[in-house]
Amino acid sequence: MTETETPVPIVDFRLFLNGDKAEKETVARQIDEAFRDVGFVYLKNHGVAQDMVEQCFEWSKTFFALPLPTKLLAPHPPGGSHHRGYSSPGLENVTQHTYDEAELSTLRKTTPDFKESFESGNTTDASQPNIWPPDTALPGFRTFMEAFFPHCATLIHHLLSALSVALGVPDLAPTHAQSLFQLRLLHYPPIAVEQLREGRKRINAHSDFGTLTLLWQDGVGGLEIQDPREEGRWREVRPLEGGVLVNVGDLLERWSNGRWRSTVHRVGLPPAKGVREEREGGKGNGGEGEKVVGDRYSIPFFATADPETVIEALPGCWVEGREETKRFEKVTAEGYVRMRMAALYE
Ligand SMILES: O=C(O)CCC(=O)C(=O)O
Ligand SMILES: [Fe+2]
Repeated sequence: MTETETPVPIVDFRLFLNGDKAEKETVARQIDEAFRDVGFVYLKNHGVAQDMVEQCFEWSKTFFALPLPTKLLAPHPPGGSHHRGYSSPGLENVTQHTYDEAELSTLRKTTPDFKESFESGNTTDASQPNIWPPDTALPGFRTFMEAFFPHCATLIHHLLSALSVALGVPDLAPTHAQSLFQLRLLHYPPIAVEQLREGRKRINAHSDFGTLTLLWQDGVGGLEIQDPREEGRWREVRPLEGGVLVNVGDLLERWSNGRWRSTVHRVGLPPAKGVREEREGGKGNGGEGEKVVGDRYSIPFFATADPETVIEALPGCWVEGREETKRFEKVTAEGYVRMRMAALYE
């Protein structure tokens, strides 16, 4: 697939990082357009060293390859309010705006996500302290994750500055000054193609609930986004070597009064090259000769505004003086995120 065929526009961020005022404005406008149109953008030359990204994937592979009892030395606490540590397959189940307990419980049993994850956050985040495996279990893992985090946080701050330029509002980066963000390592184990064909997903359809998400992906593919113009149609988003995918979350959709879209996405069957024939005994739960989709690794980095930030239509996103043009109720960043997280875990 050539660059122009992807449903997600590709923007060269170098001109925002190093350009003059006019060049910054051009990049800001391109991101604004992408967010208005599909809610996703691919950035090239985003300023995060490729070497760091590659190392992060290596650490992720090494971590998930550990025996389960070792991974469970850093267990994700029960409930959705402390989102740190290791979640084994099936523990987290993503849903889209379902809050009823009985319904959630049924969904967890009938449509589990096929993934395991490890979450860490800012070392300064007192409300959600990090949960690391003992250093002896995986020496260097914690040090690396703590070092990678600020690289991603810096890119988030630059993106917020670009969005402020697009709207002509004061810099939004200070609203995220505490960087209470979340770095997530995700591993989708091999799975039989048949299971994904039957409608199961590696991660179910959802929108992200913070402001911005960076998504680093390996080359396997399988990410799909809902077509903004054709409800019910899914569009494949192929990985872009050296690029980072950025998407709008619900909080930013609310903040922009719907100008920027928080697009629903999911991970399913990748294009044919990610599928292989299992010869001996089928890791994907089926038998010999079944078609299996190999491992997939991705690294989302979720940003949200500082907890007390009041999220209501930004200037330029509503008709000044006409309150009725505001589409969403005022919320605090913290209030909204807590409500969404509580639905993730039993
Ligand atoms: O693995 C992916 O590519 C997507 C992950 C995702 O959407 C999420 O964790 O919110
Ligand atoms: Fe997501």
